[in-house]
Amino acid sequence: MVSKSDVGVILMNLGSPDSTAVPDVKRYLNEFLMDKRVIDYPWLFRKILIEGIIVPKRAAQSAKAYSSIWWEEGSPLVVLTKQLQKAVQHDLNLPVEIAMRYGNPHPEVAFDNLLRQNPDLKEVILFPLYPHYAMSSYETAAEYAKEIHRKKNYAFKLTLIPVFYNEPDYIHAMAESMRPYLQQEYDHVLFSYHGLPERHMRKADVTGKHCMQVDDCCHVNSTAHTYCYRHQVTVTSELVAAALGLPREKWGISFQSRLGREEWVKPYTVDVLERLPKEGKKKLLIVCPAFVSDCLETLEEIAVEGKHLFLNSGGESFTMIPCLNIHPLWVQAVVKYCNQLIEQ
Ligand SMILES: C=CC1=C(C)c2cc3[nH]c(cc4nc(cc5[nH]c(cc1n2)c(C)c5CCC(=O)O)C(CCC(=O)O)=C4C)c(C)c3C=C
Ligand SMILES: [Fe+2]
Ligand SMILES: [Fe+2]
Repeated sequence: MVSKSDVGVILMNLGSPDSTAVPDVKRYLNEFLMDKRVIDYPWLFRKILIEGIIVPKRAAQSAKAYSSIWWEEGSPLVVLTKQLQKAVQHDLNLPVEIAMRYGNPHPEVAFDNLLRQNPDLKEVILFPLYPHYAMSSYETAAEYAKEIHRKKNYAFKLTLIPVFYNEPDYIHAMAESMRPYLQQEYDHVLFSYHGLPERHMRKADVTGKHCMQVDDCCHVNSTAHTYCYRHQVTVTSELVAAALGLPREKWGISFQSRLGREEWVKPYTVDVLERLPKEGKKKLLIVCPAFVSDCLETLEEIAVEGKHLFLNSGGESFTMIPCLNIHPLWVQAVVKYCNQLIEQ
């Protein structure tokens, strides 16, 4: 049994470029999109497509978007993850570090920082900050950290916090963070999740015959759901809506941030934002539960671009509900999940 004093925690998030300068954004996008779990084509094809075509085309546009949301202290995603680290470290009373899947700080730096604080470190709890399982989010973060742990031959044990899309404390934190916004007049609540290529959904189906093959697959019991992103985001939305007492016709789900020409999971957020006002749903609350920290995809794509699209499509009011960030119930949930693993 490992004593609590010999445990350290790493909160792992996606990561951002080091700055908004185009070369930094280019480096970040290359690392991100060359990840075989994000764009899962053969290596040579990826190399030509990503480094030769997509990144050179996208870098300047991405850098501009990052510049529009950047804070004095840095990227919102990194700054907010650091704030979460401080709050969790305080309440957990253990060393807590942050690591990013792409960019900085690298997981190796986080491991070494924990070792520096406790050379007798026996266990590291790795907390990938993704509520839902996707090859391109939770899986790549977990596998990358495991690979570094293996390659560096660290003596301490590495333990992973699983996805938490249906965990009562996460659901409670989500619902309570949203509740104050429901005091205002609204017609509809939209849960907008980061999207995925449909191909990734089929690939993740361990049964090979469930996801997108069975009618209403996400509501039909299956072992495929352990790795099914769409099932998991559906469950999160249903549980949060139930906790808030939202009638079924008052809320919906959509998927944002599509990249490339492939079919992604539908409906696309952009299509829903255009459609809702035409259905008389003109006052919108929007929330993005796949991200626990605000980032480019919430602060720019939704709060700026999404708002513009909705209002120009006949919408009257658009309110973006912030991510959990350092909401006290979320900090409490993170501390509880870590303690539950330590006490096992
Ligand atoms: C094929 C491309 C992508 C897949 C699949 C994908 C899945 C995915 N991403 C997140 C979370 C985040 N993504 C963010 C930014 C971002 N995502 C992609 C591409 C894919 N993501 C790109 C190219 C970018 C960079 C920005 C841009 O150029 O548009 C972010 C924000 C990072 C930040 O610095 O703020 C997050 C967070 C999840 C959860 C996910 C799968 C479910
Ligand atoms: Fe993404
Ligand atoms: Fe499904």
